[in-house]
Amino acid sequence: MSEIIIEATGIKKTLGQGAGEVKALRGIDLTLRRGEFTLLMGPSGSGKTTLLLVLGCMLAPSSGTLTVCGMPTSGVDKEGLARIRRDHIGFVFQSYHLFPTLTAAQNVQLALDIRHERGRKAGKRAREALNLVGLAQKADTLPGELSGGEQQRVAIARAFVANPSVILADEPTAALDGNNGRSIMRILADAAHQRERAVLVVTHDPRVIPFADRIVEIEDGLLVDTGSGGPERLHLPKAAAFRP
Ligand SMILES: Nc1ncnc2c1ncn2[C@@H]1O[C@H](COP(=O)(O)OP(=O)(O)OP(=O)(O)O)[C@@H](O)[C@H]1O
Repeated sequence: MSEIIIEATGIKKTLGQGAGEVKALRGIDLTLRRGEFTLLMGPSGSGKTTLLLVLGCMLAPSSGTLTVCGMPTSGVDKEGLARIRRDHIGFVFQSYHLFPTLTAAQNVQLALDIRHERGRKAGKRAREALNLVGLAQKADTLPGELSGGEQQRVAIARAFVANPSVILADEPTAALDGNNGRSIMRILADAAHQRERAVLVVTHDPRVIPFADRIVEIEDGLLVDTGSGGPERLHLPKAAAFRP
């Protein structure tokens, strides 16, 4: 079995207060391993985004334990959690969160800037990351001049550039058409299979199922299936069937 990157045990999370209180997560056990591409699926409001934010150390669980790359996160202060995120986790969101006045390369380089990596070497790494997502030729283009799929690829290059052990993506294909959605999923699947990251993608999109090694299903804050099988469990072909 490959190395465990994230281990979550008994995770509960209550959101809101008083009459508006919601038990968003009600006891989640989940392990993410190096080289594995996992989909997290479930109905609207089932707790997918909340779980992704807890796994990414953006939201503290109400109870339960979380370990990232062997480091327990309980009791770690805000700066310590920010360091864990910076050193180990790359995020991709549905809306790309790019700075409109910075070029694609400058947007990617920002992720190195917060790690105090600057200058020519950082510029070179940013361009290499853009090359990985097939956007080398758009490095000097502003986000407003890129298509949605290209902007998402810039966001993925930014998530990749510092070499995190885990990529957490929330609905990365929701705003994209079929071809763009498939190309984003292929890039994320390759990050797991060729570059040995643990990759977790939250999605409603059945088009992405063929790319997964494992499908984890959540309902009402509890995992109903921790995903012993991939697409074949749903009688679907694996991603290879979509490759040219
Ligand atoms: N800040 C908040 N305060 C109170 N309740 C919240 C808050 N954020 C989310 N919730 C509730 O927590 C539950 C889980 O929300 P979450 O966003 O994790 O679900 P989701 O599965 O990602 O949904 P979707 O697929 O619609 O994005 C929902 O019932 C939601 O209404």
